Amino acid sequence: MTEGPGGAAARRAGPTLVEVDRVTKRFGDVTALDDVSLSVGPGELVGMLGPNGAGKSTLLSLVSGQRRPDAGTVRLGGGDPRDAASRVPLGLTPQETGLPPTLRVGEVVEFVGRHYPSRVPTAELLDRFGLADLAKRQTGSLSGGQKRRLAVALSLVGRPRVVLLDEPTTGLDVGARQALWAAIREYHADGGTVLLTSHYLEEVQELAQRVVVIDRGVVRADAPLETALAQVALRRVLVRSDAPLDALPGVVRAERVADPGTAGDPRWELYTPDADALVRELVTSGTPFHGLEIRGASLEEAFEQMVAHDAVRTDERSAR
Ligand SMILES: Nc1ncnc2c1ncn2[C@@H]1O[C@H](COP(=O)(O)OP(=O)(O)OP(=O)(O)O)[C@@H](O)[C@H]1O
Repeated sequence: MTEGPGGAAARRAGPTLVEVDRVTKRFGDVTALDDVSLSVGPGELVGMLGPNGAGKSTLLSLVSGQRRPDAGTVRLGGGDPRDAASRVPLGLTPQETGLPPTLRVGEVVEFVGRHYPSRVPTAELLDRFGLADLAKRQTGSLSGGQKRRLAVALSLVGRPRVVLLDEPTTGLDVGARQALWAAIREYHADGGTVLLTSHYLEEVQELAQRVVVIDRGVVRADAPLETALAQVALRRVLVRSDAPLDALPGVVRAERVADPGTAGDPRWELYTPDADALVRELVTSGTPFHGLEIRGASLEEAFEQMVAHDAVRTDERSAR
């Protein structure tokens, strides 16, 4: 993806921590990732969205060295993530974590923590994740939400420079989710780098500074959160006309949708913050048009559109 002067490269303060370059990964006939590129720099908090089966977990498994790409390269802190040494600064919470059921919560944290050269003390970590009261409980007796909180806590025990969180708050109630968000924010505020996936749009909106949308193995969008949200705040005006509607005042983006096989005027999708003003402009300017429709774009809708077709594409260019 092309990055402009105000783009991701400018946002990043240093060398990239995660570098995925033109990566393809297949499982038999399934192309899970198709020529995907993504860079994450130090201190970024990136939220990855996409429907089931989009390729998000596969991407994380390549970054964490669990899988090898069929084509392209993956770098973690400049090294090959399949080398154990490259993974020392990495924390990971996979979608599913198997915790040894007879070990106590505190013991699991101790056990994992001792693998790292520098670690967060067990009591401090448990406190940060609201697990202090459960330190002596066997993990097999924890609720699903408590296990999830422990799984995310374990990703941070080794003071990682970068942490990959695959759907960190799935199955958590509102209170537990907010507590986890607070812990992620705290880690990030201390300089940590986060790449997380989620099916909760509000989670990405709460946490992320940058949004990446993946669908069917392809990156459909990669934009600062404000850009994605600005798009969401826009209204979509659909209209047929052979006039150049992209020049109308108030139109921030226009797609002239090719309608092969359909005779008549081309269809326009016009994006504007004020649909009423745009319709008034259409009428008073005497522009010939027909088939007018106005659609609001909720956050859900905006991301559905992004994954539905390439035409609605948020990238660094639309931020300018
Ligand atoms: N080990 C595997 N063997 C075969 N196919 C796989 C394997 N792992 C993933 N896939 C396929 O690759 C595609 C991408 O899967 P992936 O788990 O990366 O999606 P995802 O975006 O994480 O989905 P979800 O949101 O449901 O977790 C899917 O079609 C999936 O079935």
